[in-house]
Amino acid sequence: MDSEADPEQGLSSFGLNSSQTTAGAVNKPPLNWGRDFGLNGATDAAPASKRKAKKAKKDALPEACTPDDILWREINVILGKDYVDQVLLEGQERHSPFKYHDEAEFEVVAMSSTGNGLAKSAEAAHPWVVAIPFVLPGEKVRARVYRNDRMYSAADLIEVLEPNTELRDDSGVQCKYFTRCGGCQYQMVPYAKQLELKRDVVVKAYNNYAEMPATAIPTIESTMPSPLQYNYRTKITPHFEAPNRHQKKEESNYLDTGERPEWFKIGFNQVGQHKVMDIEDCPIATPIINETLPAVRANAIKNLFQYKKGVSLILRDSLPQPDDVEALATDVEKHICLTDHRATARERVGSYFFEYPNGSFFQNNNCVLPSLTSYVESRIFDADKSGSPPPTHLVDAYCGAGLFAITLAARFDTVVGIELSAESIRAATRNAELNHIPSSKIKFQAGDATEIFRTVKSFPPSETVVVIDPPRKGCDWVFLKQLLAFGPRRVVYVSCNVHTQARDVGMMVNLGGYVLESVRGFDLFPQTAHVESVAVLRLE
Ligand SMILES: C[S@@+](CC[C@H](N)C(=O)[O-])C[C@H]1O[C@@H](n2cnc3c(N)ncnc32)[C@H](O)[C@@H]1O
Repeated sequence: MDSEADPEQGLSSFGLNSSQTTAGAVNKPPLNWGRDFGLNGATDAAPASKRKAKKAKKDALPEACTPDDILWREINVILGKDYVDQVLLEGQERHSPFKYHDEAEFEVVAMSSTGNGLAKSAEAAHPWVVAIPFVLPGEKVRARVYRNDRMYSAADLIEVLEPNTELRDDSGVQCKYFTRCGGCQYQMVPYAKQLELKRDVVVKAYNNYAEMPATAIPTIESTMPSPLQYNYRTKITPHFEAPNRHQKKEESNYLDTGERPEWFKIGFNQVGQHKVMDIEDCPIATPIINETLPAVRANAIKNLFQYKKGVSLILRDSLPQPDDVEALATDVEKHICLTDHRATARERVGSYFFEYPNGSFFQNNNCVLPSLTSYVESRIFDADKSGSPPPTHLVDAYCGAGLFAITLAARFDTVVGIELSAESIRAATRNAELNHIPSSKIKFQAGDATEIFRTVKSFPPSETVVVIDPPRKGCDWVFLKQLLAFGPRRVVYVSCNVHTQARDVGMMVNLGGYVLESVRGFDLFPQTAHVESVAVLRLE
């Protein structure tokens, strides 16, 4: 179905409509497949001087799927392809109508995928985009420009002059640092609307990055909500900078006082800056994390003059050390907070237990994981209308501590998982034991995901499902090429970056003969602009 003809496929109520985002309507910079995937190995000759190199870097369009590129494509949609092409031809793309610290009134016309409002400069003769945080489409706002870039300026919000009352409810804001801390973007948006905003991000990502016919993109499903919208986050990593040479000289003023110099901040980055702000409480983190944070901060303050480098602390919500697994099962409400990177974290997902090293990867929103894993299961088994017998073999690529392999193992005869981190693989193997899955059925292997295709040579592709959950950069070409050569019956692609997911899915559809059955966003991070996405493909 053409996305222009499908109102469902459009960007609901947040500015960009479907006709503006039809695949191919934007002048896309090339996706840089050669560079990303080493296809042609050719690179531009090294510029003769540093100055030239700097200019070349500034002139080059952003690399595909980077935050700059995502915004660039959104700017193209707002300003129009022909106009942007003309400005690029004239070399006027950095000719901003604004000077540093200019203040002006703006009308917000759309949302960016990173949660900023995007306004179009009111000066009709000089169309230009202004990105402003904490504002919503339809709002009239006052903002101050602090940076000019290619065809857009970044601005700080000064005041919302005319709020969009359908989208904004400031009474929902729970954090006193909201609009200063860079962590959350959407606390002022009622939750149902946050889910719609996130669906729009998925729609835009597929329109802008999948490079496949609009008719091959199914209607993007509504975003799966998180059962908790605050107090859900099971890991936070507040950080701080070590004192500099001048600050070190103040040490004697603070010895044994327990006081903190004004310049020593422990927390998260300020909006749009690489500057840490002090955070003593984070309402999206779980209660045990917030109970533990003051002691962790006090300890860092006590030792602050001993740090030579910046430090990233870790606070992880965990189940307590089990004497035995049965006891743990009856005492699941008691939580502890781990602050040592080497400690073993434990959590329960539905009826499964997982252990993993505190410093390694595990999903950060425990309460939504049962919906995520059962959704993946239902898309593998219930959505298959082919009438053929259910699949028997499962490959969990980028498996971490075994989340998908273990929660799906009961439905398969043979399961393998692969993961780069050896410590996560040790945890996955232990998790299989913990959940009574026989080692004859499930195996985990440490290594690059591409290596799994040697292991699964004996798997029947028509009976095999591959789950992939790569890091933000997505799959590399070597992996995709081997996946397509293997040709599993179904692929479930779970991703924390819907843009690289859309790019990879487009490759699988265009080159591998896969049909994209469904795409659904999952809200693992309420109050933020982030969305996870699950795409399901079947081989025709
Ligand atoms: C988004 S996490 C997903 C983990 C797991 N599926 C889960 O949900 O808990 C991505 C994982 O991919 C692993 N990884 C990164 N690059 C890899 C590669 N080239 N081959 C295999 N695993 C990789 C990371 O260590 C990380 O554990």
